[in-house]
Amino acid sequence: MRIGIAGAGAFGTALAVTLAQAGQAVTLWARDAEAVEEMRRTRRVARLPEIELPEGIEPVSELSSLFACDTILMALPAQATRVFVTEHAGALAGKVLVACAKGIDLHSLTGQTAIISEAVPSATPALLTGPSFAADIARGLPTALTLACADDGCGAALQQALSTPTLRLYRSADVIGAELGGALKNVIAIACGACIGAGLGDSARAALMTRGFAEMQRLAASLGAAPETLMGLSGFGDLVLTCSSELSRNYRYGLALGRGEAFDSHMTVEGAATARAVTDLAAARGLDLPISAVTARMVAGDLTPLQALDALINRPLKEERE
Ligand SMILES: NC(=O)C1=CN([C@@H]2O[C@H](COP(=O)(O)OP(=O)(O)OC[C@H]3O[C@@H](n4cnc5c(N)ncnc54)[C@H](OP(=O)(O)O)[C@@H]3O)[C@@H](O)[C@H]2O)C=CC1
Ligand SMILES: O=C(CO)COP(=O)(O)O
Repeated sequence: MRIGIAGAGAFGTALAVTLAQAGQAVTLWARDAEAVEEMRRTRRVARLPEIELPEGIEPVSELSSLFACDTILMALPAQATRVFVTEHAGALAGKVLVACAKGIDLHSLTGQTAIISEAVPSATPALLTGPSFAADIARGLPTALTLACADDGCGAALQQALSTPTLRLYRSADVIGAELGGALKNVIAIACGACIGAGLGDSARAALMTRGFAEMQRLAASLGAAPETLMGLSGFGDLVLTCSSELSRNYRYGLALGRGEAFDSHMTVEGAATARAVTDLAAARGLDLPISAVTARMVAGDLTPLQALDALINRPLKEERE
């Protein structure tokens, strides 16, 4: 298996580092030729400045080098995946394409693997997701993730090839469930950040995480996910991590919303677009997802965190299981 990674941001680089340290040769592609030249020279990347790139990583800016790999990890932001796989569908034909981004595509309202399958029908799509900060993986801290693939043989081969001494992969055939868990938890993490930023307290955050998880389960079930997948690393596990750590960009973006502060617009905050996508999906499916709905409105600037709280806490009383 010859492994290429598309995207030398924080996550693509972290995956390259752990794989290279485990003895894999990795081709790490970035679109910016100057940045790649700098990476070759310094063996550092801007988004993980404290990490030195091991020898086994070859930074490249030529797409031909990436396309020479038979297995490609797609570590671009979720909203960039569709354009990339569509533009390069010919070169990607027949390859194993592992989606690493966590988000619902705004254009199609589908997850990352559906985008891949539509653009490149001959590719085998898979997904790598779950609770992990890029910096933790790159530093060799212990991490457990989900490798989801509908093709059992390919899933087992990827699980073997992408596991390292510090990165333990669990296998799943429920690709839809795994990708929805990873995408939807980002929306709830923004809500939790806003809650803490606005001074509403840890009890309110626990309520948001729990009722937010109920929303994740509701939407995932309606889209065909297995309920137990949401209980695993890719759902519950990643929700806990992202809603409780300031290492999360989604959470920090929420904190900034809650405090009424500006946030770096160049930062990848997947939950912002996915909140909109979730609102559209909920409307199309007649689902009630109030936390996601108010989060989308906060992101759009239509609602302050206190107005969002007001909208949530004054809803008609109901049974918890509903
Ligand atoms: N960081 C983390 O801890 C984790 C991230 N993820 C997921 O991984 C995905 C990527 O996140 P992350 O690596 O952190 O993001 P970063 O912002 O660190 O990096 C994104 C990378 O994608 C490149 N990129 C952006 N748009 C395009 C495009 N249109 N074509 C080609 N390259 C592009 C950027 O290049 P340029 O520098 O030129 O703009 C950059 O190298 C997200 O979906 C995230 O949720 C998953 C688990 C952990
Ligand atoms: O997905 C992540 C943790 O599993 C990274 O979270 P952020 O994108 O919010 O930084």
